[in-house]
Amino acid sequence: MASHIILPKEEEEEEEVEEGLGVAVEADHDSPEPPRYRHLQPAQKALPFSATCVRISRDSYPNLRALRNASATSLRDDDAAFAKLDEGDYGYVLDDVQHLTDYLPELPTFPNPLQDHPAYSTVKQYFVNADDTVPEKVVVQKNSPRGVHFRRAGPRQRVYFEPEDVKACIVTCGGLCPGLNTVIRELVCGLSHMYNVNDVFGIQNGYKGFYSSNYLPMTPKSVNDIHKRGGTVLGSSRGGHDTHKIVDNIQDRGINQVYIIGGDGTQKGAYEIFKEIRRRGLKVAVAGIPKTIDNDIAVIDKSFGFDTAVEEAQRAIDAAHVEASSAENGIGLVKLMGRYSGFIAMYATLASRDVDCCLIPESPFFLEGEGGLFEYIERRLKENNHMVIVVAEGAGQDLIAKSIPVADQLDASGNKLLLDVGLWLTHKIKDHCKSKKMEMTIKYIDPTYMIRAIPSNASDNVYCTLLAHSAIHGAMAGYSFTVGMVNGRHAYIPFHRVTSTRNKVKITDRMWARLLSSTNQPSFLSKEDIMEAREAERLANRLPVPAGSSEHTKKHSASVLSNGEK
Ligand SMILES: Nc1ncnc2c1ncn2[C@@H]1O[C@H](COP(=O)(O)OP(=O)(O)O)[C@@H](O)[C@H]1O
Ligand SMILES: O=P(O)(O)OC[C@H]1O[C@](O)(COP(=O)(O)O)[C@@H](O)[C@@H]1O
Ligand SMILES: [Mg+2]
Repeated sequence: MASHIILPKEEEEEEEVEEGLGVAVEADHDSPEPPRYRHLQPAQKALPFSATCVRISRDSYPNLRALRNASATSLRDDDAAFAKLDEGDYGYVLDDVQHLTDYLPELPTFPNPLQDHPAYSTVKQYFVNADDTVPEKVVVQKNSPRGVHFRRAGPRQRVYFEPEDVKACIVTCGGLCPGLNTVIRELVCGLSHMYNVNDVFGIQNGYKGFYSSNYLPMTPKSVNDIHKRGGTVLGSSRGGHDTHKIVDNIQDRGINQVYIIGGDGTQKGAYEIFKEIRRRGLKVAVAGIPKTIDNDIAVIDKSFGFDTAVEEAQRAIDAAHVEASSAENGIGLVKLMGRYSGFIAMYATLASRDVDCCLIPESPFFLEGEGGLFEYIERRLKENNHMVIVVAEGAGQDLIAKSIPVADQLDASGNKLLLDVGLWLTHKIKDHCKSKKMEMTIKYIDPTYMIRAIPSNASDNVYCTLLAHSAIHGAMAGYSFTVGMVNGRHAYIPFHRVTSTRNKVKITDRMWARLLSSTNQPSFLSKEDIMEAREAERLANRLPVPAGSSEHTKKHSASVLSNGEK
């Protein structure tokens, strides 16, 4: 990495720039030549921000070492070997993804067939620069280090597979989510239309389908209409991840591109598959496409299907509002999905404006006494005669467990099965009002499975298409990764980064404050709760400690890389 400033060249200035003036010239991305930079001494020309920039040297960042270890900190020790961290100037760190040449260095490359594609070949600078990266954090201060970056997604000039040699497969795992079929469709069509790859198979019913079901040949024709349907045409499942059996089948069937669509559990599975593929030295690219309506996947801006879920949740909230406002002391209670993260509940509440109280897993609440839910319900009914409550399915689980002690149960993937907070709350509210001799009507609506089973809306469809295309470009270029949007740009993210921590609503952030102010509900938080949340937040945002130190060993699974506030 150069030790001085590299500025992308303004097109119209091309002829005016002289050698030696601190401006870099990017090569035309359509040309087969690698990018050329004119590395010039910044101090020689007064560029708008060069005066500040040039004074910042590597040594200005005592935390650089810590930044460099950003990934390693959140890795299990045995995974640390897979981290690819590349340090640049001014505190820049590239948290890079795995590439086939990391373990097969002699692989030949081929020109990208897109350069002859009638649609794409006309696009100016269609290929991304091999050095393009996307910053994890975009809000910075004057003296901030440049921070962690991910490799930018997109088509490369050279690819590592010849179209006729590609044998690709697609699998969907975990719970349903709007948009699954769109991603499948766009993978099949994108491979065929952009790269002339026509050997594509669907794996049926999740990971176990690799070794227990027939593979389904897929063509652009067979998937043409599937995006109009909810669910996944391939079927999905939980459990059944047997790394060795899966990779045996990949190897036996000669598959060399594996597209894996699923949530946090699925991406962990994809990482295990990748590691086994690498251990066996196979020329196979693994592309993870993150899915979950809970929006709990770390690093990425938003998971596909989330917008659709929030939109569909409005219908349930509207119905609850109609029911509540048509009764005397009417309460409408809506349960929405969100096992550990209350994003759907929070966004649906903010969007609706009919909701008087939103309860999410991240924010503890209590029922009885001053500042509790019952007191608020009584007040709201007195003021307005009706109210709407939205509760995320993972909220209040500790309270339920206290009143109905049952042993924890797990699903086939090892996720904790939740108790029905909506039903429990309905009974609690009814009992409370009865004890107070308050006439009331409560209607409980549980639209959870209806929401996640619908097809994706228009904006999610476009998002799914772009995710699928980014995944294809990355796999063709020989990378293994999870693809996702980071600060509005598509990026290839190392598997460990999306699996080491969960995206959660931060109750110390402005978004949750906006919600509290829009509903006017109590925060239910004691001073101690707030201090605790702030401390957790502080620890989560703390610069990571170097791998190998005793603190690292103690805290290696801590969430050090959580998303910043949007
Ligand atoms: N730690 C893990 N290692 C390997 N595979 C996993 C892991 N966790 C989950 N999986 C597999 O990923 C698939 C989906 O996981 P699950 O948690 O049910 O859904 P999601 O991927 O939507 O979070 C399942 O087949 C499960 O066996
Ligand atoms: O009842 P199921 O199908 O196991 O799924 C329930 C869970 O699936 C989800 O919809 C999505 O979770 P995943 O993305 O982890 O699959 C959660 O909101 C919900 O708790
Ligand atoms: Mg999950």
